[in-house]
Amino acid sequence: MKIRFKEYFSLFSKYLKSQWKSVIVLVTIVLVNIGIQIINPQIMKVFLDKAVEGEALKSLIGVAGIFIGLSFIQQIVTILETYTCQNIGWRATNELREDLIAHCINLDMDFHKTKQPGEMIERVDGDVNMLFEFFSSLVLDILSNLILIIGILVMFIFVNPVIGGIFTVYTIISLVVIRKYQLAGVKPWERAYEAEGKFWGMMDEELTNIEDIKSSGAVNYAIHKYLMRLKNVFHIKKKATMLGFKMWNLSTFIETSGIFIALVSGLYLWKYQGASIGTIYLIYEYTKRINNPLGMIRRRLGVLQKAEASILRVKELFEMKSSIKDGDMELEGNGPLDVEIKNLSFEYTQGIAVLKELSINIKRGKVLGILGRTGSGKTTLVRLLSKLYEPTEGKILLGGVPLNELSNDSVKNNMAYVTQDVHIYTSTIRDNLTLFDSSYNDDEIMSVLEELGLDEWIKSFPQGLDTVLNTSGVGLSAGEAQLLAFARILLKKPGLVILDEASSRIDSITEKIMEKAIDKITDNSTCIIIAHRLSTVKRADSILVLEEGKAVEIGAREELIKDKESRYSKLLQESMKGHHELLVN
Ligand SMILES: Nc1ncnc2c1ncn2[C@@H]1O[C@H](COP(=O)(O)OP(=O)(O)OP(=O)(O)O)[C@@H](O)[C@H]1O
Repeated sequence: MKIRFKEYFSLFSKYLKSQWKSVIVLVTIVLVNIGIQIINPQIMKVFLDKAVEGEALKSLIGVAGIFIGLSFIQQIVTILETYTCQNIGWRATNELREDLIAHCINLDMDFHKTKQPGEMIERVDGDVNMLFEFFSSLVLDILSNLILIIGILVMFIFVNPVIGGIFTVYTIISLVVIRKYQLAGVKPWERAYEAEGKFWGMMDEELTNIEDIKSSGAVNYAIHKYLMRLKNVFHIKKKATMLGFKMWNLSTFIETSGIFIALVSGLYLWKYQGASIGTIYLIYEYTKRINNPLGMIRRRLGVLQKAEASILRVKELFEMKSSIKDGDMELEGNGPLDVEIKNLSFEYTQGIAVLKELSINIKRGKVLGILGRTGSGKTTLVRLLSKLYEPTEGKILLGGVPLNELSNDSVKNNMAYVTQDVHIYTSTIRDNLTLFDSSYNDDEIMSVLEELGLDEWIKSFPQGLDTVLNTSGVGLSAGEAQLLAFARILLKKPGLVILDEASSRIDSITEKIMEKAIDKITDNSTCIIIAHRLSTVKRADSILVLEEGKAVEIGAREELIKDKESRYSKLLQESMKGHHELLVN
């Protein structure tokens, strides 16, 4: 793939725009640095010529003083340059990281399903790290060295137009050859990063499942897979690195040829045109100084080669679009929402229907209990209701508005889904309750906790709401985590709440509090409860029984109880006989 300067420019302008003042400071510093590098050899030339002519020591010391002074200033300027570069680089890459993470989070579940966490880390962090130099110094180094080269060539022409011409041709040939090699290196590095990303993805998967791997005796298989992936990374990286070495050899050859040309031309000028020693020194010094930026450009282009691969991968990631359309309708007002599911079918894999022609209405404020065995499609239905997937057929209306026409934010703000695994953030209890929304004050939070009977629990922590969870050993039991999630809902008061009831047993005190919390939630919102115990659906107004994605029973709970042949009645009868209270899983 041919690299396009447009890509550099768009990344640059986007992430350096906010730092334009620092960029101007940096450019000024760099120009001063270039100026000193061009002027200093001239001072040395004057020094040499004066020395050869036998000038007085005082005057020589004066010239040497200027040379040393300028060299000292150059060191300070270089330090300032490094500092500013680092600052700009960090800010730009942090902004880029932030954008990438936000973009990835908003991508649909199909994307997340196919990407392992390790691979994502490599793409969001690894690739962006590669771009750090690109923002901080890479392009600037390349540009400033090009300016330096042009400056030196102009000086060469002043010294001797013929030699100036020869070195201009030499420089152009060097740059063209270097650029050609650099382009050839982009693809191999791109492949190398991709292989590395996959390798880390696999490592992440294996480490997460280490217990399963050990207990199922799959250690040898895992190690074999690990070695195979590593071998693949090795081969691909070797190829990319070898190409780098070729470039290094080539530039050494170019450098040596430059010195050779300088020495021969110096000799010629000295012998046939009576040039001074100072002038010959100047030619030699400028050749060395032209080789320095050429070498620097070569090295920087080597890094750019890697950065280009990362730029392409970052761009590719940004170009991935979610298949879930972000609608522009908003739900107005608050309070419980009507939910209509019309002829809904869904396939994760084409041809394999997981939900089949499901239709159900839940009137605002009512409670639907869903019963169904493992794999019957309960979670899938919730995912569709949460707009995480697009239905294959049929539609869902929330508050009378088709879900695909609603904005993702509106869906997020009007719905809450409590799974069995409540995610606790490494932050204060307050942040965990408000989900970092600072518009809630502590009184509101405390009154919700009181409602839930959790005020005593909070008071047991010396730091109360400021207690940091999950660090310094403070954690939560599964029951407490569920209660925390319920408190989140009572604070937010969304129009639709989906509760995936915890299937694990909880102690009777927690269960009582939980029952109370669920009652409060069902008072405030339309509710869908995925039940694992029959007792939970006692509060449901209607019941849906799912079997292999099909609604095998839908009806008002009271009606289903009356109908002794209904599945729900039968389950109740069995539970009364003490057969099972726990329904599924
Ligand atoms: N991401 C996915 N990709 C492909 N198939 C999936 C995916 N998630 C679930 N399935 C399949 O869809 C079917 C329904 O799964 P779903 O998780 O909705 O069932 P469930 O009733 O919630 O089960 P459980 O009670 O165990 O959570 C199952 O056959 C499952 O294998």
